[in-house]
Amino acid sequence: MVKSSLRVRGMSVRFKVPNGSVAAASDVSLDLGEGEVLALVGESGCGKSVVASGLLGLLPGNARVSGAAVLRGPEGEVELLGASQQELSTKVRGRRIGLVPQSAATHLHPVRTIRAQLAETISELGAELDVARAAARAHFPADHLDRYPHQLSGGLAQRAAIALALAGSAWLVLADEPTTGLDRALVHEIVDEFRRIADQGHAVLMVTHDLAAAERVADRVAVMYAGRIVEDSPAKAFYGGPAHPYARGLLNALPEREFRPIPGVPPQLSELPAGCAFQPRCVLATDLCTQLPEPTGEDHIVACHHAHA
Ligand SMILES: Nc1ncnc2c1ncn2[C@@H]1O[C@H](COP(=O)(O)OP(=O)(O)OP(=O)(O)O)[C@@H](O)[C@H]1O
Ligand code: NI
Repeated sequence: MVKSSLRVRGMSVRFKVPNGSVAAASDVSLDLGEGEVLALVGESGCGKSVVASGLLGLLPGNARVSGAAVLRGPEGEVELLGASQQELSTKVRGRRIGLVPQSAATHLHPVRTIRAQLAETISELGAELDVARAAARAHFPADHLDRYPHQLSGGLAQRAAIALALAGSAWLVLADEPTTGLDRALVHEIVDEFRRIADQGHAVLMVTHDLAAAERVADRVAVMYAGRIVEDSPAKAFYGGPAHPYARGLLNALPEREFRPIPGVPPQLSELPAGCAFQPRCVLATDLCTQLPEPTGEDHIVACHHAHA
């Protein structure tokens, strides 16, 4: 049996705008295998959602995507970035990659019951499972299936969205900020659900601001800054002490750590400096940093001239 995997290499996204272009993602490389949860973290606007949407072919018309993202599995191999909308909609979205959208509750249909929405998605995908099983996959309680979204708690609405994302038995789950606005207990409940799904052999790419939630669930953490992955490491290594000064800054900004924000703001993606984009905010910066640092390492990848060994 072919193992499932996602291998993203050199993915870049440029948005054409009236006065030039926005470098929303640059040379992004990521790997996901069976059983893995990867957390993609970084400050607002760094390009996390653009990467996730780009993998699904859901970017607006002014986006230019380059690079490769190969999804492998028993169903065959598909290069997502070059695939046609037709192929993505008939073979990939919902079937091989399920999307759990940000603020799931607002993506549920407001005047249809969860049962009706699951039934419709299952029939659209031609999936061979019944509503009860689809609900059970996301631990959505069967006795709530006839409720409308507004009758559900935030946690159950999120579970309904996860059930919809999994209805087509997608191997890869893309979750964009799945826990934003939920209280701690619910955050734990939802990320534990992702853990459980991954443990069944699926893979989860979770875009998040919530480093504490990511610590609970992620096997790996990829840190993005100004459109680039600056560090990609096993979660243990990241939380034990990241190598990249930006990643260290992110972690130290947490209330339960030093509660010290990184001074300064990220650069405009329409006018990125040459070299390391973090350089203007970095205490370790030297002349060397005017040259772009190459990502180096195998299992623990860092792009910094002054990375901690
Ligand atoms: N259609 C578009 N045209 C031009 N620029 C865009 C477009 N969509 C997104 N961008 C820019 O791309 C950059 C990356 O956006 P993205 O939404 O991926 O950030 P993010 O890391 O997900 O942030 P957040 O954590 O706030 O969700 C932003 O600077 C944004 O302004
Ligand atoms: Ni986002």
